[in-house]
Amino acid sequence: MPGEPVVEAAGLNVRIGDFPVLTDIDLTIRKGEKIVLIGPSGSGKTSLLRVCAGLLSDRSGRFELFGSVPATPGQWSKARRRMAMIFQSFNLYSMRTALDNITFAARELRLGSEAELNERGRDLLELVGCHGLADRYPFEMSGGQQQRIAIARALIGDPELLLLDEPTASLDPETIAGILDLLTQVAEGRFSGRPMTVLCATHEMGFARRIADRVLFMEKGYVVASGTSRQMFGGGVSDRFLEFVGAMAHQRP
Ligand SMILES: Nc1ncnc2c1ncn2[C@@H]1O[C@H](COP(=O)(O)OP(=O)(O)OP(=O)(O)O)[C@@H](O)[C@H]1O
Repeated sequence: MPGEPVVEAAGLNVRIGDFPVLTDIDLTIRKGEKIVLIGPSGSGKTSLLRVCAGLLSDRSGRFELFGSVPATPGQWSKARRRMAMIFQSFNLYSMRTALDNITFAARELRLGSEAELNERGRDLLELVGCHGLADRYPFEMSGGQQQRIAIARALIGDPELLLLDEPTASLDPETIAGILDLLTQVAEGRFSGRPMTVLCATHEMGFARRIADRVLFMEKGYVVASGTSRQMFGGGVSDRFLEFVGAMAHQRP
């Protein structure tokens, strides 16, 4: 049975200054669903993720998160506690250790006592395969290790919605496979006990096919095609999508 809507957009338009970054977006993401955004650079994938995180506010049309319209800063901060975002550039605090990076925001939000958060942080370090790195600073870790720490940080607040913005775009091909395996386990709910609701922008087509319930193909701020992963990759929905997927495959080793 389909879960309740976590994100609902209908006729959503978003501008940055005078520029329309998203136009007429219709999107429903239900609890436990995984939606993958695919599209060329500048098509609006990051913008759609940023709207969901409350980072772009110049919008019109219908937009609801967790069943209500977030309008005030208080409503946004409540919604943000229920979600986490993972970026391509890791965004770790350079002057904090790995464990501190994982626990810092959760401490600020008082999501648990110091001892509880440290224990959960250490458990997450193990789960993401970074045992022994608790005291390392970001500059002492590889890109892949930093992204694993960022994934642990995202999980510490037990988020209901995970926003992923090209999480492997800064990594080398060998490291990418390990991070995608980890993210697949995260999406399937291996660490949280329930399947995650996920909105993910990626150029990794194998990963997209693996996790996506539905794929949205974006161009120039519009969703130009959408369907289940099988429909989209199987052909018959959008030739332009298949052309883009083919072009991406040629770029990859
Ligand atoms: N701060 C900004 N001011 C003006 N225009 C912006 C700003 N940020 C993004 N844009 C424009 O919005 C459009 C959508 O950008 P967005 O980053 O959402 O695309 P994207 O699909 O995520 O691209 P990429 O794959 O390169 O990350 C682009 O045309 C971009 O130039």
